[in-house]
Amino acid sequence: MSIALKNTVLTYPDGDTRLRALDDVDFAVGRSELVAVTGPSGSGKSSLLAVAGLLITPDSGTVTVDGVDVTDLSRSERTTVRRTQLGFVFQQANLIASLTATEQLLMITHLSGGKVRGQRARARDLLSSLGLEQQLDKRPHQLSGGQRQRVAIARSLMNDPSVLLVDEPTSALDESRSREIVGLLADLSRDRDVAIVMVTHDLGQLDLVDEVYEMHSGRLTRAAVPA
Ligand SMILES: Nc1ncnc2c1ncn2[C@@H]1O[C@H](COP(=O)(O)OP(=O)(O)OP(=O)(O)O)[C@@H](O)[C@H]1O
Repeated sequence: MSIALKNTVLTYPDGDTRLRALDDVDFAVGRSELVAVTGPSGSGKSSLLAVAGLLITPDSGTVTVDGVDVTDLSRSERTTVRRTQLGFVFQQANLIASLTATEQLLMITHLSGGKVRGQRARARDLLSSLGLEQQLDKRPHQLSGGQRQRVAIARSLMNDPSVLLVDEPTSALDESRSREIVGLLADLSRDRDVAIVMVTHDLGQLDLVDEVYEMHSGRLTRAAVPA
């Protein structure tokens, strides 16, 4: 499995008690799989992504990435796993206004301490493979919402992650663009052998995913994939 949580419990302080944001969660996603996590507001979906993304350490249970237990790594070791094995896509594309699409991707190389020059062709290839060959030198204000989200997805792939953690990628998009983006994620999971975890409220696109999980009060259960 590319990412797995086992018996994971995460609590937050809540007055005199503690709130169980993740209540004994078992969850595993393999290479080439796109998995959706749905559930009401406050049910624990962001907490799940934060634990899977090694941003929060759970109270108990384990997190493994590519079969290696990463639960108790030091802060700097976790940062290395995040940079080299995990990719993140957020609700908003969070692009830098002054940079072109290609430069948004090269920024990742720069931040990872890599040589930007050798990566320019890779950045352009990635953007082109996501249907952005005409937008390589455009800045965010020259792109549509769907194109901006595609740039953000391309950026998340720059370090060739084995796991992509995607938080509400379609919340700012209309129905047809939403479908394109979820379809694109399904293609990426298969073509690039990446495990994708997508938190979503967008129930209309769930027929495109491989597995659906529902979160309720911190408990995660598997649900049927709509036909
Ligand atoms: N830092 C925190 N301190 C205390 N309680 C928190 C904290 N973060 C989240 N919670 C609580 O934990 C529970 C799960 O929150 P979480 O944000 O994971 O849910 P969610 O399903 O992602 O919600 P949404 O769909 O609204 O983003 C909620 O009851 C929330 O109020």
